[in-house]
Amino acid sequence: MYAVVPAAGVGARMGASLPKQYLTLEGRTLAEHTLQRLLAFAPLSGVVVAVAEGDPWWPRLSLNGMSLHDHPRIRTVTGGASRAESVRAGLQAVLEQTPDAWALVHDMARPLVRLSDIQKLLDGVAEQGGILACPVVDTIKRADPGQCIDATVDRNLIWRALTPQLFPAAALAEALAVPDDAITDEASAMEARGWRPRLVAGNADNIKITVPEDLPLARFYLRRQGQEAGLEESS
Ligand SMILES: Nc1ccn([C@@H]2O[C@H](COP(=O)(O)OP(=O)(O)OP(=O)(O)O)[C@@H](O)[C@H]2O)c(=O)n1
Ligand SMILES: C[C@](O)(CO)[C@H](O)COP(=O)(O)O
Repeated sequence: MYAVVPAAGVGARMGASLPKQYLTLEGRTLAEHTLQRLLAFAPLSGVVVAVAEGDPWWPRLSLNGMSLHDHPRIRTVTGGASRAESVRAGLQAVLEQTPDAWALVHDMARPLVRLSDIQKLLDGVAEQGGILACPVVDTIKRADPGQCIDATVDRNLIWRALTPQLFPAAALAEALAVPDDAITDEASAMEARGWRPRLVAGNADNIKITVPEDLPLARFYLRRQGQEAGLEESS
């Protein structure tokens, strides 16, 4: 199994002077946080990162003094104009090495993913693949075109998709080959081909850093995870 990490976005909604994956959180870029966690997940054979053409920040990143760009377990590919194209570029690199591999696709913009949640995903999926997700806790409304309430949706059947999302790399590459703006994650591409991926409950602190107010929230969650780890070690 290989991790495929889309990291070729520009972070427009963040409105920063550089792509959000290169913003720092507690002294380390989001990308370094994300990759430190993935590299620590033992079941992975390797990590493929899709970065933007000519990305000047990626070559500067390092973990424990080792360049990520030259890391022995990381392969870099050039991403595309959409997340799906970036993921597909990563999948092609995986398939060149291992045609029957499974791909664990994880957003570089989700630096707080817990290894225990990734293990839960592996333990929870079957042949149809699956995703980490969070059940929603608010009442869910569907809007009409005039932004009035059209219906209240049964929230017991509604989940927020997170990443990682885990699928056979070959089937996923084929599913992503058809450009479709409605495809915003890997599961939706597989669903469009009749797959019924499993939903595996993940921790709500696995947030996608998207808008400016996500950064202080991420800082809070990162510190809380550190406190939890400290408690586990001392117990
Ligand atoms: N062409 C793209 C677009 C997005 N991504 C990656 O997909 C992940 C999730 O996408 P998103 O949060 O939308 O990131 P951006 O596209 O950078 O954000 P925005 O939509 O605000 O520009 C991010 O790690 C991003 O780098 C990618 O690899 N290639
Ligand atoms: C894949 C994802 O993170 C699941 O919630 C989400 O669909 C990515 O959306 P984005 O617009 O590319 O951030």
